[in-house]
Amino acid sequence: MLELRSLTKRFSGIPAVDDVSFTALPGQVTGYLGPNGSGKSTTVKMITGLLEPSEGHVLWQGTDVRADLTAFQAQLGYVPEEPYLYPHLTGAEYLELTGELRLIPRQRLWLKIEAFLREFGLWEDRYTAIASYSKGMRQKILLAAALLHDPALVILDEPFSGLDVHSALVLRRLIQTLAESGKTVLFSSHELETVERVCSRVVILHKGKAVANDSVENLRGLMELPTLEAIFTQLALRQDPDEMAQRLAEAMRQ
Ligand SMILES: Nc1ncnc2c1ncn2[C@@H]1O[C@H](COP(=O)(O)OP(=O)(O)OP(=O)(O)O)[C@@H](O)[C@H]1O
Repeated sequence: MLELRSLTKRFSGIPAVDDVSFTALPGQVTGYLGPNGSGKSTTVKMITGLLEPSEGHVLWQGTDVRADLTAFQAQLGYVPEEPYLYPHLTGAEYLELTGELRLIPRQRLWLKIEAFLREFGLWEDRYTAIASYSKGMRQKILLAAALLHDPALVILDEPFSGLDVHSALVLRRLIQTLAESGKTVLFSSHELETVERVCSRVVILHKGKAVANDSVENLRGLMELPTLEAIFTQLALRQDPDEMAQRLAEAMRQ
């Protein structure tokens, strides 16, 4: 179980994440949503240990992750929003390096690497440098690298970035399968239709604060709104997209 307790991050005194608390349970996909700049990636970076919280705590299985960050990170699979890959390595080399850092025995590692590369359709490109991979191919390497060590906690920050329709469908099923196998999955995305399909619960951020933390079904009932998109628009955007589009079109013509 992953637990955030009053997590806060301030940059130059300005809160980017403001007193956020929620729990992500094993066997469930928890959606973490919010408009651009609402604090999603900052939260994820604090969970993964890349950023130190200004206040508050992240607990994994009841223990503060900062007590032993290395042990926590060994159980974590993280797909970051920004694809930081070593472009001079081939796809296979990158996964080999990741697996070695994760201390996966060599023979098992290569079985895994081959399986991931084949399933993701990258086997033919395994000796090609990542520098010449497309955006979607890079995203698949990031996904493979995050899952190679069979982590108990999977954090996905915009994991569909660059994926084609078929790969996105596979990933959607994979996210559900990971939760069904008992993993804790935290899923941050702007793709509300997918979030609505795969998430048991959603946390919605607005300007760094959690404005909802419930199942989509309960939110639909409570807010008397038909879709997650409508709920999100009311809670987090608070502006009519049609009117905004109209104003932008007018700005073009000025
Ligand atoms: N290193 C930093 N220094 C200063 N401000 C930062 C830093 N990182 C993030 N911020 C600010 O914190 C706020 C939240 O940013 P964050 O990247 O967490 O948003 P997000 O919800 O992930 O957005 P997006 O959907 O666009 O990826 C923004 O106002 C951003 O400018």
